[in-house]
Amino acid sequence: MSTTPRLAVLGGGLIGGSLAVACRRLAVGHVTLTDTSADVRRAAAGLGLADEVAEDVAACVRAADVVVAAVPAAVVGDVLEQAARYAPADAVFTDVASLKGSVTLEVTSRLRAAGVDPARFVGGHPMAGSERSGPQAADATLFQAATWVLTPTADTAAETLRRVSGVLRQIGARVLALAPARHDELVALVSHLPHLAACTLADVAGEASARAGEVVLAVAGGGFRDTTRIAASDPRLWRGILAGNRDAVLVALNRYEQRLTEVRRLLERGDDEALEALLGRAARARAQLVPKAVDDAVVDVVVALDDRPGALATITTALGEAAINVEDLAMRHAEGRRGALLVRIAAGECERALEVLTARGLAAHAEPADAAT
Ligand SMILES: NC(=O)C1=CN([C@@H]2O[C@H](COP(=O)(O)OP(=O)(O)OC[C@H]3O[C@@H](n4cnc5c(N)ncnc54)[C@H](O)[C@@H]3O)[C@@H](O)[C@H]2O)C=CC1
Ligand SMILES: O=C(O)C(=O)Cc1ccc(O)cc1
Repeated sequence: MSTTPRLAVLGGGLIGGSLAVACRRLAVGHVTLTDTSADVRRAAAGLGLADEVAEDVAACVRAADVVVAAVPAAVVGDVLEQAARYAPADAVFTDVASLKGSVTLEVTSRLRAAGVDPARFVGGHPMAGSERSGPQAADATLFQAATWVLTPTADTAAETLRRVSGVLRQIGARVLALAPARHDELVALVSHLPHLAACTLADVAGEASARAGEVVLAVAGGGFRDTTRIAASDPRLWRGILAGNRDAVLVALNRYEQRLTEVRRLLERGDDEALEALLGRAARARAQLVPKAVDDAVVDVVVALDDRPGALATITTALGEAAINVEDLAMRHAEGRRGALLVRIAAGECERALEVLTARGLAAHAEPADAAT
C-alpha cells in the first residue's frame, strides 16, 4: 500500500459522502468517489466531498488501497464484484450496509466467483446516520465517536481488518468486531425495531391529525420530535433493510408487543405502582445507554495465534461481544505456524479483555502499547 492510502468510495449519498468528506478533511488519504447517478456525481464534485469524482466503478477503484461500497444492501455484492475486477491485486474491500449476514455471504461468494480471495473483504456498518439521504446531507463529523461495527469471518485476513479499521479510527470512529449474524440480531433490537416504533408513532399521530386537524401536531413537542425523527427516513432504503432482516425483526417485535400488552394491562387495571416500576426500569436502562467516555490510554493485548482460518475472527469478535473496541491491530510473526495478534484496546478494558480471551482457551497477556505497531 502506498504511504498515502487511496480510498475509493462507491456511492456518494449520505454515508458515502460523509465518509469521503471526513477522509478528505482529515487528510486520511486520497479519496475518489463515484455513483451511478450523474446528479449525485455532480453534487459530490460541487460540494468538494472527494479529491476526485470518477465516472464509473472501474475508474474509481483503479489505484485504490481501500474500497468502500456505500450503497443499498441489495447491490453491495454487485458493486464489490465489479470493483474487485478493476482494483489492484492487494486492495481491500468493505461496505456500510445496515445488514451483515446476507451481505457478507453474497460478497464472499461473488468475490470467489470472480477469482478474488474473500480474505480481502470485511463487512462494516457505521452505527451513525440520519433520516436524510443524498450527498447534500453528507457531514464530515458524522462518525466521530460513533461505533463502527466490522464483521470479520473465518475468511477475513488480519491485514484487511487492520487496513479498514485504520481508516475508520482516523475519522474518529470506534471499531467493534462482531459476527455477522450477531450484528443482525442486535441491530434488529436497537435500530430496526426503533425504526418501526418511530414510524408507527408518526403514523398514529398523522392519522389523528388528518381527522382532527393541525392542532394535533401543534401540541406535539420535543418528545414527539425525538421519538419520531427517524420516521422521516427513505422508505425504499428501509424496505430493503427490514426485508433483509425479517426473522430477527420479528423476534424483536414480539418482545415489544409483549411489553406494550403489559403496559396496556397495567393501565386498564389501574396498577399505577407497577406502571411506575416499569417506567423506573426504563429510565435506568436509558441512563446506561449513554456512551462511556473514551479512554485515551491504550495497551496491546497479545494473543497467541494459530495459523488457521477463523483465529482472527474468534479473537476480535470475542472482544466485540464484551463491547471492547479494537483501537488497532498488528501481527507479530514467529517461526513456524504460531504467531501473535496484537490487539490495541483501552487500558481500562485490559483486565476484562484478558478474562474474555482466556475463558475461550486463548493464551493472552498485555504489553504496554508500542507506538511502532
Ligand atoms: N442512512 C443512514 O443513516 C445509514 C445508512 N447505512 C447504509 O448505508 C448505505 C447507503 O445508505 P445512504 O448513504 O443512507 O443512502 P443514500 O441514498 O444517501 O446513498 C446511496 C447512494 O448509492 C448510490 N447507488 C445505488 N446503487 C449504486 C451502484 N450500483 N453503484 C454506485 N452507486 C450506487 C445511489 O445513487 C445513492 O447516491 C445503505 O446500505 C444503508 O443501509 C448505514 C448506516 C446509516
Ligand atoms: O438517524 C439516526 O440516528 C440513525 O440511527 C440512522 C441509522 C440508520 C440506519 C442504520 O443502519 C444506522 C443508523
